[in-house]
Amino acid sequence: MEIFTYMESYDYEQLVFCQDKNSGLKAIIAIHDTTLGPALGGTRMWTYDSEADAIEDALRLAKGMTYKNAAAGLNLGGGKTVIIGDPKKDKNPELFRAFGRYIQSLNGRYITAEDVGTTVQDMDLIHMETDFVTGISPEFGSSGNPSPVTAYGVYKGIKAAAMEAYGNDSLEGKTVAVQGVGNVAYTMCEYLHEEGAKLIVTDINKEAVQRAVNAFGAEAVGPDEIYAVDCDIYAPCALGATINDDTIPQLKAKVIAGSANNQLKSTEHGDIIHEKGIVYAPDYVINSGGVINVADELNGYNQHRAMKKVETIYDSLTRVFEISRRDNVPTYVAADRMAEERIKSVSTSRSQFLLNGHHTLSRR
Ligand SMILES: NC(=O)C1=CN([C@@H]2O[C@H](COP(=O)(O)OP(=O)(O)OC[C@H]3O[C@@H](n4cnc5c(N)ncnc54)[C@H](O)[C@@H]3O)[C@@H](O)[C@H]2O)C=CC1
Ligand SMILES: CC(C)CC(=O)C(=O)O
Repeated sequence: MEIFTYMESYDYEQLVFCQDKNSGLKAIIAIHDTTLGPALGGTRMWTYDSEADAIEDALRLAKGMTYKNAAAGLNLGGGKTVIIGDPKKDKNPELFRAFGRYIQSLNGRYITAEDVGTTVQDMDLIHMETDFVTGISPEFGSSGNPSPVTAYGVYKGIKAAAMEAYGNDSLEGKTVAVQGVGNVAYTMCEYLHEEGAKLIVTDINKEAVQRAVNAFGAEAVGPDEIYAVDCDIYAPCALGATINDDTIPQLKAKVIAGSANNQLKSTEHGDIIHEKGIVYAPDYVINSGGVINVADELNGYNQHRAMKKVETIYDSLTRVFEISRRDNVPTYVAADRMAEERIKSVSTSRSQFLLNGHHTLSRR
């Protein structure tokens, strides 16, 4: 991969490589855009097949955070970290503390939180070295694990998508196929089950599947079978790129709405599902509950205020569907327009009133 060519193509600001031999830390912090404010995005720990895959994942996820934060109305830019390693085997306190020192060295340009493979305990270790971390233990006045709040937002978003597809947002009697029943999806399933939805689940982790079968009477299918099951809603809640050339022809669902980041393998797949009449809830709009929740910490965390804001995901998606219908564009394009308009309006006013990030009067 030509890194600068890639960075230039989507105008990334910064890519930081962090290495610490003692702890085994190998991390990549990608900062996409800080027009709206400091870059906020989680830290993913994953076993990548190659360093190039890890870099690409960090870059793609960071750009997603710029759009997510902008669409959610947050005054925050987009960034993300990937730590190369197996979260079950390669974690140690020194690794997260070393990583915390790297975050501190960025002096607030990047603020982190949880993502796949990292936990509140990991954030607490990072917090020993820096304040630029959210999603730490509630004892510190923090919001804790963002996953249940992300789940609530995704549930609200599924209802908005059902309204668009079926003219009614009740999920009673609807069948939802859930790919990956991890932290977010398990709580999401609780909401869906409570409303009377029927669940079909899969996961590469057999215990996670069994937990959902026991708790919700969910039907279990194999990881490759989930795409073709008879259902109303497909909820991708594992990793990205599951909407692709192989899976689209198999899908029977009229709605795609789930928590995973970067669900479309490429934009072309967003065009294909649009042409097929599938209602797609753009990933970064529907899964913004977690970041809305952790961002609230920056103002002194208030759970009621955060949850009220998370509920607006329903309205944001309704707006995306309206733009999509009005302009006859796929929903991923409509969401991008919404986010880009916000970034553009702020960048224009910034260039008028600020010099090097400071109000001009501060030079007196
Ligand atoms: N945790 C949060 O607050 C947020 C999470 N997300 C995204 O939502 C997704 C899920 O996040 P979490 O629930 O936190 O992660 P998690 O790691 O707890 O859950 C993911 C689940 O997917 C399963 N999985 C992985 N590959 C699979 C495959 N090929 N087929 C079936 N199952 C598979 C894993 O075994 C795991 O149980 C990720 O894409 C994440 O980036 C997005 C916004 C916020
Ligand atoms: C705090 C996290 C949930 C933010 C993030 O990385 C994401 O939304 O993907």
